Amino acid sequence: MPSMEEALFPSTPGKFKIDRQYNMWNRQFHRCFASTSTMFLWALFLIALTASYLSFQSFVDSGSRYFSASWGGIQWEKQVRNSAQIHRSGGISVLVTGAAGFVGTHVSLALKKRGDGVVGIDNFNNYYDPSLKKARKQLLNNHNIFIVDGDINDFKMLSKLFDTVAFTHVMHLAAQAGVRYAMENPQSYVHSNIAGLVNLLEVCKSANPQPAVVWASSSSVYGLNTDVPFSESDRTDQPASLYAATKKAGEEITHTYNHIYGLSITGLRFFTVYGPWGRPDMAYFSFTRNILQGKPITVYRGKNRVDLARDFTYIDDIVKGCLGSLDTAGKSTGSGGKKRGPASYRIFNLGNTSPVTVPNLVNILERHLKVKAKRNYVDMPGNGDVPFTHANITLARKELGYKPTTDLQTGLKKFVRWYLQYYGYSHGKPVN
Ligand SMILES: O=C(O)[C@H]1O[C@H](OP(=O)(O)OP(=O)(O)OC[C@H]2O[C@@H](n3ccc(=O)[nH]c3=O)[C@H](O)[C@@H]2O)[C@H](O)[C@@H](O)[C@H]1O
Repeated sequence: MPSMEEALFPSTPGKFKIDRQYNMWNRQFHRCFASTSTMFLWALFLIALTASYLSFQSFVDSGSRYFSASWGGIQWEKQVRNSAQIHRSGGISVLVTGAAGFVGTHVSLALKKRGDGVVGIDNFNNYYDPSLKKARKQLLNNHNIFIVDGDINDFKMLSKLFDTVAFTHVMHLAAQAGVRYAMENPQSYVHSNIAGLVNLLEVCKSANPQPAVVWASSSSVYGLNTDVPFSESDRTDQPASLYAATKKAGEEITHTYNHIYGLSITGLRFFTVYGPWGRPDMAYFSFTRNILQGKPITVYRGKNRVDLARDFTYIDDIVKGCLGSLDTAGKSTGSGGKKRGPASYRIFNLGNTSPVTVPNLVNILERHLKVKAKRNYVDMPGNGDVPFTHANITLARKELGYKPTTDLQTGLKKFVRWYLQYYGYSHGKPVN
């Protein structure tokens, strides 16, 4: 029996070609038609898949933006408000910039301890080991102080903070520190110490009410001044480093905001602050690390082999000076960016009034660490260092009740105890 195909297309040789061709065309047509529709279906499927992927992705993106944003949102505002809450009568609410920094951490803790409201900001940059900054943040969190992960150049973030809390004071400590690093990365000083400062002041001047601003200037503004001890009225127009120049610029910038907008300003010239939770880039800290690791330290010497000296000031004394400044700061007079009357503009030295030479600093460390340092004496390179600092603190004593009580011997003992514990040393040896 012929098959259906054979019946329809008889296999005669003459017709075979035609029939065969027709057959093939027909089959191609069917196959083609079938594959086109399949392709069409596949295309539809792929379009749908892509569309759903994209919409899912944008959902995930917007969701993750919302959830991972370092600031903003209902929960964030709640944390900011809680942290800013005042728990004593006559207390203040303070925005502390650079709160995960050395001085910022200590000032924040002291304010919180006495019942003031504190909210911190820090950008956790990697100028030095950020894990130390994170550890300080943890310490602050343990004391119910909320730290915003943000930069003082972020106008929106700062404005949002002032929309959320009517801060009475700003303790501005965020800065690019370090005298010698300014030759390596000059732009970072302009970014933080100039642009960041102006941005912060812009927000402060527009806030309603305006906060009183207390901020960290530096002993380095005295630069090449040779009158000792350094008094606030001495020359500060001969900076020896870009760091010093940006701090001096900060004093002038804050003056204009005081003059034009009625912001209350207090600038504090810190003298080589040291202590527990300190800055690893500073000499006393890096010397300690190297001495313990058996590595040599470089001790700079001035002209004619004269020892360099610093008016090293212990952190607890500095904290008292900061709190005294906040407590005595006059109110800002402006509102909504308009000045309503003159506001106070003050500058104070916060030093220890008893300079110690760098070799003597090393002697004290050797005694506390019970390890001899391998010293390399090197002529002071022309890198922005000044030969000595020495503070006259008469003004701060009179106006702030500032009275430093910790000498270098005592202060370094406390630092060394903290260092050994924090970095896991026991009897001068690292604990695994
Ligand atoms: O009062 C300030 O306004 C500044 O204080 C601090 O600057 P300085 O007084 O320069 O402190 P720091 O670096 O500890 O050097 C101390 C001494 O050790 C010498 N020094 C340093 C390093 C080294 O390897 N060898 C050395 O001899 C060095 O030559 C110097 O004589 C802050 O860092 C700065 O941010 C700012 O706050």
